[in-house]
Amino acid sequence: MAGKQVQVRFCVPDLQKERANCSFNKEEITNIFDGGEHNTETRRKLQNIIFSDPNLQDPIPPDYMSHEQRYENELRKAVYVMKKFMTDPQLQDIGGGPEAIKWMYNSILRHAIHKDGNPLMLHFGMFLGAIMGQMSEEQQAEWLPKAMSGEIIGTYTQTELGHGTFLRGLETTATYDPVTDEFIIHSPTITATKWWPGGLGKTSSFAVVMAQLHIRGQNYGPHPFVVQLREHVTHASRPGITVGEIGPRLGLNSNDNGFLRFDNVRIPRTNMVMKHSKVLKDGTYVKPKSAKLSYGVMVLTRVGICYDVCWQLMRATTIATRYAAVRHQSELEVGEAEPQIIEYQTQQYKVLPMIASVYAIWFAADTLRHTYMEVQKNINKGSDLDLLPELHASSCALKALFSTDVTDGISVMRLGCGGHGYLASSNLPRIYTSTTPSQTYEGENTVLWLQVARFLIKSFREASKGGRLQPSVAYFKNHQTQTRRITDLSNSGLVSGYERSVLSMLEAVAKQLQQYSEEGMRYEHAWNACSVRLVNVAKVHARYIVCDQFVKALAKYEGSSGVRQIMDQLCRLYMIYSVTNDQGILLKSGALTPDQCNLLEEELGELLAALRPEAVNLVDAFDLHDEVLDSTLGAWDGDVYNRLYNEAMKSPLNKVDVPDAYYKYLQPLMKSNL
Ligand SMILES: CC/C=C\C/C=C\C/C=C\C/C=C\C/C=C\C/C=C/C(=O)SCCNC(=O)CCNC(=O)[C@H](O)C(C)(C)COP(=O)(O)OP(=O)(O)OC[C@H]1O[C@@H](n2cnc3c(N)ncnc32)[C@H](O)[C@@H]1OP(=O)(O)O
Ligand SMILES: Cc1cc2nc3c(=O)[nH]c(=O)nc-3n(C[C@H](O)[C@H](O)[C@H](O)COP(=O)(O)OP(=O)(O)OC[C@H]3O[C@@H](n4cnc5c(N)ncnc54)[C@H](O)[C@@H]3O)c2cc1C
Repeated sequence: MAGKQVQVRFCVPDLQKERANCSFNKEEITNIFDGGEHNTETRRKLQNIIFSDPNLQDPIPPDYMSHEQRYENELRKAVYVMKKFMTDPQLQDIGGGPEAIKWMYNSILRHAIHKDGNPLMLHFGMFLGAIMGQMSEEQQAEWLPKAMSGEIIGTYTQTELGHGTFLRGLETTATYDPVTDEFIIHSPTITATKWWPGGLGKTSSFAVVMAQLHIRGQNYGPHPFVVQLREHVTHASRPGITVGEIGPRLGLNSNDNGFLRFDNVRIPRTNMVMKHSKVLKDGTYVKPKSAKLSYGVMVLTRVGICYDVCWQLMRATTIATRYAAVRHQSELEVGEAEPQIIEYQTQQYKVLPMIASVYAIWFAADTLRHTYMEVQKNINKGSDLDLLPELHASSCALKALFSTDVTDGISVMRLGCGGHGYLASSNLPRIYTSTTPSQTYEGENTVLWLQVARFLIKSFREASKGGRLQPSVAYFKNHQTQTRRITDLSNSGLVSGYERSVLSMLEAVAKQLQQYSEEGMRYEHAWNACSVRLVNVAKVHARYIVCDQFVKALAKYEGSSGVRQIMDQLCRLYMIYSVTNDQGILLKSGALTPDQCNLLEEELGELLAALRPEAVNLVDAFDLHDEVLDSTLGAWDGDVYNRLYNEAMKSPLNKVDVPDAYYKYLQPLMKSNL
């Protein structure tokens, strides 16, 4: 147990001091992020099994591996995990087999096993997600056991060279042939080539392929199909399939992101993924309840990404906070000992709001997950899909906001560690390069913001007609009667300030849209001409959701008073940090006055000072194992300098005193200048 380990494990005196006085029960906080005591126990049990297994160690640091070695090393570990989890009796009491694997890959532990991506990630995430969420029961009975056992490995192939964002523009076709009861999958152009899917290059034998459904010359739009890409046993690509890897990326280089082309590949009709839409043998198309239901896997993954980036922020804040308590630099008072850098208010301003953000993200992600589950339940019951626009808008808003906040936050954590934060051994560079693509995949963020804006404008118009509003915009109903100014600066007052700012921004942009329309501009062009403003209002609405959820989560919290008190302070910090960052917007909308902004800035300084003594305890409470952190700067013992030195010794350049390259290049140059 982490709480008990604190008593016996070695750590440097600076961290001993930080840990000596803790005002709250760390274990209670650990349980929050695991989703309950039982899950904490399960995670720790899995950790003990995984981290004591030599087969899951890297033979050399992955940074010194070639492209092929990295892929092979991660695939080796992923397959080992699958086999081990299928058979290990120690894992039976947590469901064993596939359940335990899914559990682990949907937890922070996957970042500990796979440091730079995992060739099976898309299999466990989106391929299984498509089977479970998009297939009929009959289809699931056929595909799920094969996918769970690893008999087939799959991925989700939607994006093409020519189109990622604009789904309706996909060019891959699935043309129904009623004579043979088959679909013909084809890539008609170079731009129709599937491009990017993880695990596609060399790993997957099957794929869910998004293609335009054509029946008797009519296009019914993008639909998912299961296509076999590689032969059983030999794994050779099948006739009509051209498949491979797309080459090095900024990060996630073990994912074998791939390309894929089809030359009139025939698949049985029943390989169309048919929970929502169907094609009957005679070619009759059976419409889904909503055309957007086939986008469901993306929505699920957007929810997953909110948690995933939260774990990345937990790792980065743990590293930067511990380092800030161990690192001494400069002088606060002339002639005095150099203080821990965490004593500087500007350093506190780097780490503490990011620690608070972890909580904010977690609570909002949890509410989003519940909305997702409710919508799924309704879909399965065949009841109405009223909440679908809410789910779409909220998942777009939170995925876009959190992926941006966390990427920026990780960058701040790296800067907060000075030069050492730039070292691969700090792990901050890899945490950054693994997180920044979440701003692009699963919907490029600007595009998602515009989806949110579309929902907001529609809701705004609905509100002015007195119509029904979805939960996240229920506050629009007051929009005509409210004055803009807020008078109290409590959390609920600040949430209200956000509401008023959103409404003020919407009013202005709706007016501009209207004006353009009256001047004869087509709506789509007017929309484009207002889109910077539209993105801005969507961002403010998203921040409102997160602040609101944080306050509501604490209002419901039933734990100890110590934890409650520290979470109240973190919530307050998150609110004030957000509002002061957005003060231009709140001032412009009239929600706040400059005097109120000054008061909030003063309070921000006081909160940083109040939370400073708890900083290390707060990140300890995330309970991240050293293997999860994988960092010279963030390890539990704080033995930063020895770790940095030992890691440097692993550089292959240090194997010899004088490298061959010297004799080849430098020596001739230096000699010629003698
Ligand atoms: C079991 C485990 C499960 C999950 C995994 C867990 C964790 C994963 C965590 C981390 C992941 C780590 C590693 C994975 C790495 C990478 C994976 C990446 C995968 C991918 O990137 S897959 C490809 C993703 N691609 C996109 O997201 C494309 C983005 N584009 C779109 O979504 C759409 O094209 C767009 C922009 C929404 C527009 O669509 P379209 O043109 O069809 O719509 P219209 O504009 O005509 O109409 C809009 C209309 O429709 C509504 N709407 C749109 N989408 C939805 C939806 N999904 N649901 C409901 N409604 C939708 C929209 O609101 C409009 O309604 P309106 O007309 O206003 O009423
Ligand atoms: C690491 C990684 C993993 C991925 N994994 C997968 C996967 O497993 N499966 C899969 O199918 N795909 C995958 N993708 C692809 C990913 O989903 C797309 O890259 C993403 O959806 C963005 O599409 P795009 O690349 O076409 O960008 P584009 O849409 O071309 O975007 C380029 C620019 O154009 C702007 N833009 C585009 N449309 C609009 C608009 N309507 N309004 C305003 N601005 C616009 C964008 O904001 C952006 O600035 C992955 C991508 C990455 C980076």
